[in-house]
Amino acid sequence: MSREPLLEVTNLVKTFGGFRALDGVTFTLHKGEIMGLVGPNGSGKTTCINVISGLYKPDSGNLRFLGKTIAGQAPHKMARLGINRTFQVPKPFRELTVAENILVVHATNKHTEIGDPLEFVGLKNVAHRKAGSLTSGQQKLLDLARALASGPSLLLIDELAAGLSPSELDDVAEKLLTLATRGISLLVVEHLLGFVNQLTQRVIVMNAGKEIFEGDLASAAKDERVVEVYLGR
Ligand SMILES: Nc1ncnc2c1ncn2[C@@H]1O[C@H](COP(=O)(O)OP(=O)(O)OP(=O)(O)O)[C@@H](O)[C@H]1O
Repeated sequence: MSREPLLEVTNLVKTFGGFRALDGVTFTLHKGEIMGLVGPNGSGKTTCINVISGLYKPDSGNLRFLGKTIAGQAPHKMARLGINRTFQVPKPFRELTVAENILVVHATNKHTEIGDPLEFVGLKNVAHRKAGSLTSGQQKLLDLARALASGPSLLLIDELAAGLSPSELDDVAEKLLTLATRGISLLVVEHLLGFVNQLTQRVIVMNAGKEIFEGDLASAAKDERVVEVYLGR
């Protein structure tokens, strides 16, 4: 893995009303790296992805991608730059087929380095089916394929594991590891720490909009502040 920075997040703040959902978040993600973003409910993980993907504009702070300032750009511009994301609850075009759901993205974006995204996620055999008829696990894979179809160099993954069976989980973990070996960096928001552990050792732990730990998972599990926010001790 190269240590070249891909995404530099500096002192990111996002408020809703007076509430600071992100309260000065700073971290760097390197090219080809998988980093976990973990923390209790409401700690700001999805908001972080929402700001990086352009869904929300930050109140302050900076986002640099490949050395260029990108904070505040719209999602389609972020996708064009090479940043795409999955959603906690995927919302495919239910009346379109699986293949059409991908074409919608391909029509507006560039080609992918990973080949056919449906093939990659294992949905080629249901390409002709309506997206609304897929299981929730398959819809998550379709969402991943949709994000991959834009040819991202940074993929923000929001709770992909929830609702997947243990064998689907292993399969997805393997696919995400493959993406990293092909140079796609991943920021993985996840509650399931076993899944994070399969992907990476490096995690950021958030609580109340702030990072409270950065390092490997084993050390996180022994960190006093981390233990306190997870177990309320
Ligand atoms: N659009 C919004 N409007 C108002 N408050 C919001 C909005 N989005 C997030 N929040 C608030 O910001 C805080 C952080 O939410 P966020 O979804 O980022 O947390 P999270 O760590 O992803 O939680 P979870 O693990 O439950 O998904 C929460 O208190 C949430 O209610």
